Amino acid sequence: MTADIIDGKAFAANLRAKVAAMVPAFREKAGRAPGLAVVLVGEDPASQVYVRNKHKTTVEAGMESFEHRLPADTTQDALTALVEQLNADPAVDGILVQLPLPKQIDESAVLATIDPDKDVDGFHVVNVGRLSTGMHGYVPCTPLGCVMLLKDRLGDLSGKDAVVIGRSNIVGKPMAQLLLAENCTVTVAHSRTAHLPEVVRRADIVVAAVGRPEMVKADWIKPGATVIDVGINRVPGAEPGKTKLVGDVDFAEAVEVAGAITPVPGGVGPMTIAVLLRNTLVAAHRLADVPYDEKAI
Ligand SMILES: NC(=O)C1=CN([C@@H]2O[C@H](COP(=O)(O)OP(=O)(O)OC[C@H]3O[C@@H](n4cnc5c(N)ncnc54)[C@H](OP(=O)(O)O)[C@@H]3O)[C@@H](O)[C@H]2O)C=CC1
Ligand SMILES: Nc1nc(=O)c2c([nH]1)NC[C@@H]1CN(c3ccc(C(=O)N[C@@H](CCC(=O)O)C(=O)O)cc3)C=[N+]21
Ligand SMILES: [Mg+2]
Repeated sequence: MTADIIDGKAFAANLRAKVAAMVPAFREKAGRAPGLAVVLVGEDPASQVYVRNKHKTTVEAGMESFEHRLPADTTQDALTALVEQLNADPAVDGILVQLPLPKQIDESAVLATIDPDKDVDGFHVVNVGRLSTGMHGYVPCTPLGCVMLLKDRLGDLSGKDAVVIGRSNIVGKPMAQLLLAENCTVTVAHSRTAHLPEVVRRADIVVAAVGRPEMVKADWIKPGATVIDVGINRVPGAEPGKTKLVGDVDFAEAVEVAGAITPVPGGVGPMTIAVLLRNTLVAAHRLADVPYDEKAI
């Protein structure tokens, strides 16, 4: 049996088209476009690629994009001052501070400065608390994108056994909360988990968010399971000097066992950016007091 490939790229393109289709009505009612501010500190090449992609897709969706590039030696105070300026700017509905930040900066202090109502990444403790208590807030883009793909594939997730590998604040933990909210039975595995392959083999749904290239092997996967690979790892390619992207799952192996699987690239990555635009659209409606139908997207 060969798994179905879940086309995150196509799903994300559809999502972005839906967002774009809702922008003109918002503009009409609010008298302005939704606005997303992205802050990048330092010159990490991978981060620069993401930020460029975000800018391009934001503009394509008819939204305003504000890019702020700061040098790697930016101080905590300077970054905090910029975030406060964006909090106060009525043209800005969403604020994303690209992570990771340079060592001299306290990440959680910066995230705490972002107005929770503009926190389209869903990283502020207020939004983390809202997610874990079932209140309306902003949900981190990558896990929300994963749940959208899972529901599209499986329909109701109720009662499924889900194993999330990874417990970071930005992927693993919010992923577990979302699956719990969908009535899955959730196990969160991490670097201290004993007998990881056996734990993963129980799962109807496997979400790999580890940051270790091709770690999850075919014999860890229950035949027919749905596998969501969040990992983005750049590794040496076939030709010398070239690199390629691989996930946290050994795709070539796992595709022979899983029922469905996301590829890397073209799986979860494009969903993250599409959900970011969706969250920005929602934030714009809330901040401008324009009613938004939560079932729309
Ligand atoms: N597609 C997308 O849009 C995005 C992709 N990513 C990618 O997802 C991956 C994870 O990102 P992120 O959550 O930020 O990573 P982190 O490094 O913050 O977290 C990794 C998690 O994996 C766990 N882990 C590490 N090694 C092992 C192991 N050998 N066995 C089991 N668990 C292990 C760690 O455990 P412990 O807590 O014990 O240390 C930790 O909880 C990366 O490849 C990243 O590039 C991230 C964000 C968005
Ligand atoms: N505040 C913050 N929010 C984030 O959401 C955030 C962040 N910081 N820091 C970095 C991670 C990573 N991330 C990705 C987004 C898109 C792709 C993506 O589009 N990937 C393409 C490939 C892109 C390529 O070719 O490099 C794909 O998988 O098909 C990947 C990774 C968001 N992150
Ligand atoms: Mg990380």
